[in-house]
Amino acid sequence: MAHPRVYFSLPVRPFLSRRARCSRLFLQDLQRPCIAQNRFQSTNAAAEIPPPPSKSPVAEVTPDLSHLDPSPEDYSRFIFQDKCRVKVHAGSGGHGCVAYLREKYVEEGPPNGGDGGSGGGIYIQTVEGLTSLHKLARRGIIRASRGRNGQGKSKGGKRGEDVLLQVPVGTVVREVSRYDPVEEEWARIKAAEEASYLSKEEKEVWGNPDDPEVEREEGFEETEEAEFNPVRHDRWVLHPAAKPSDFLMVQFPKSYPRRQNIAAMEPKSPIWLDLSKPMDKPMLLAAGGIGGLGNPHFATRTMGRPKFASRGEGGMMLELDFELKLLADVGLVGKPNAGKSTLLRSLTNSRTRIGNWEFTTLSPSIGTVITDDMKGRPLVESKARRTHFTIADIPGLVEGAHLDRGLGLGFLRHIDRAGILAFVVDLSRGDPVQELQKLWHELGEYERMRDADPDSTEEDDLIEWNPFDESADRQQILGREPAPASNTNRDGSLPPLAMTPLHLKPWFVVATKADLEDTQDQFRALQKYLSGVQDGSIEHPSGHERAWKERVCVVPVSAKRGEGVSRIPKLVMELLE
Ligand SMILES: Nc1nc2c(ncn2[C@@H]2O[C@H](COP(=O)(O)OP(=O)(O)OP(=O)(O)O)[C@@H](O)[C@H]2O)c(=O)[nH]1
Ligand SMILES: [Mg+2]
Repeated sequence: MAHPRVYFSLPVRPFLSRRARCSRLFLQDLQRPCIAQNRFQSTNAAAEIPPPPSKSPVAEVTPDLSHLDPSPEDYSRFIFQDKCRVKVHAGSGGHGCVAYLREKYVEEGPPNGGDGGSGGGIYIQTVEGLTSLHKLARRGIIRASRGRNGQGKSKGGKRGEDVLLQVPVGTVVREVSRYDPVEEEWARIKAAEEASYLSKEEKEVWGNPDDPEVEREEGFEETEEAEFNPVRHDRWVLHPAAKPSDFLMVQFPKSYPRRQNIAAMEPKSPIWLDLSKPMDKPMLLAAGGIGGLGNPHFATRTMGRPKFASRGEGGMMLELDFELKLLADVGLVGKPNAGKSTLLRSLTNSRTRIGNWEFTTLSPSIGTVITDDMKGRPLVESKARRTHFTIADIPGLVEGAHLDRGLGLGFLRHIDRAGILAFVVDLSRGDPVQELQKLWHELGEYERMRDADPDSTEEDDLIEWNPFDESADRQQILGREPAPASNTNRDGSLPPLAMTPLHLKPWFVVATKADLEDTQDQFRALQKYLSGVQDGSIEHPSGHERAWKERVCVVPVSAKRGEGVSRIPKLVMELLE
């Protein structure tokens, strides 16, 4: 027989009952079950607005609790991805135009070709409400559009469309590789200048260039190479009526690669962004290539009607690695079948799978608890001023999970990414204190293994010095900066992200299945243990002396009946402060 109420002997502080009249969220006080309509708003919230609370006693309301004890087939899959690698291409610039003014009595008018439009840029913005990177991962390669070519009558080309990447708050973006055509072109020009500078120096040092012997041995070929100036078809456009051979006839001026002014706002290379806050405006990742110049830009006193215009610059390509550092504000940590998914269902609109067997949940699902009434009025008072928080239901943790048992290390990684840990212990199955200690033990072992990762040994810190490295000398000669340090390891992989140690995270315990018989004593034992941990008379279950234990508490709930769960939002909001 089920227990009539969740531990009536516990101090019940009706923190929400004052607002119960206007609350869509917590209509009933703690002694009453959560009812389906009063859970949290979904996207079609308007359709779900419950009828205004009648003046009749709440006891008349018959809550629909079927969603808390659904059949194993009644669930919807939560598509989740916490990591992805994407290639982004900024748009190339449009080409300049070769055109001339033509009027009735002006046959050979001045040049009036328009400039090409700049290519579209790639922007990024964090958006609240997003919880997964799967939409981004699905796109694989993302391209901003190209700028349009300039036209006659001095008409400039249209700009390319920008692309906005929307990512969840708590995403870390790291650059794996980049291809920047402008940078490449500069490198080519500098290499050519360096070659001519060195050959000039060599000639000065090794003798008279008029010496026929020197010329015969090496000079002839080198002079040929230095003077040969190939036509850069990829940098110029001719009039549409021109023949390819005209490329050889035209005297092109020196052309240097250019960038758009907004490129100054790009993050420094290599990109490493920790987007831990919601952003009110997008941030530029890669500016599009600048458009080419129309033929009026090349008019000189000797060449009034230039027959060429410049091509637009190519857009930058970035290979980026996205990783969710903050998966959710709260992570549910517990053994399989402890009731984590049922708890998530009772707190949010989640339709995660529930079944009376172990490992029902195979990948995390995230639910959002909305803590305002959608009019800016908070339903849960807190200093954090948050309107919502997220909860992650993570697959169950078995003994030896750190040795890749059960569902392995993959989901321990997810626990690492929760801001607050909520340990879910089943009061009906053995000693909850031992269960809690085992869960902490697993987390501790995992952390020890992770921190002893061979990737992070001092080997990486060693600086290799090669006294015969000529390239370093050359860079010094040209006054160039050495190549920037890369994000990647030597094998091309990215290093793991640094996380907050688990024992420093705030945590609390949710004791589930409190509606079952003979669970009260287990609960009292757990409560006693935790008050001992808090006042320091009992060692922290993580074994760390400086572990977080400021407000360790246990919340008894019957998630299946929706009882006691409404204390959790208030508790979480306090911990989020
Ligand atoms: N009586 C009672 N049963 C519960 C309660 N919470 C969950 N259960 C039952 O416990 C079983 C397991 O619940 P789940 O929510 O799937 O457990 P889980 O922790 O998500 O399990 P895994 O996904 O396998 O890790 C289901 O049959 C639930 O109906 C509760 O508060 N009271
Ligand atoms: Mg589950």
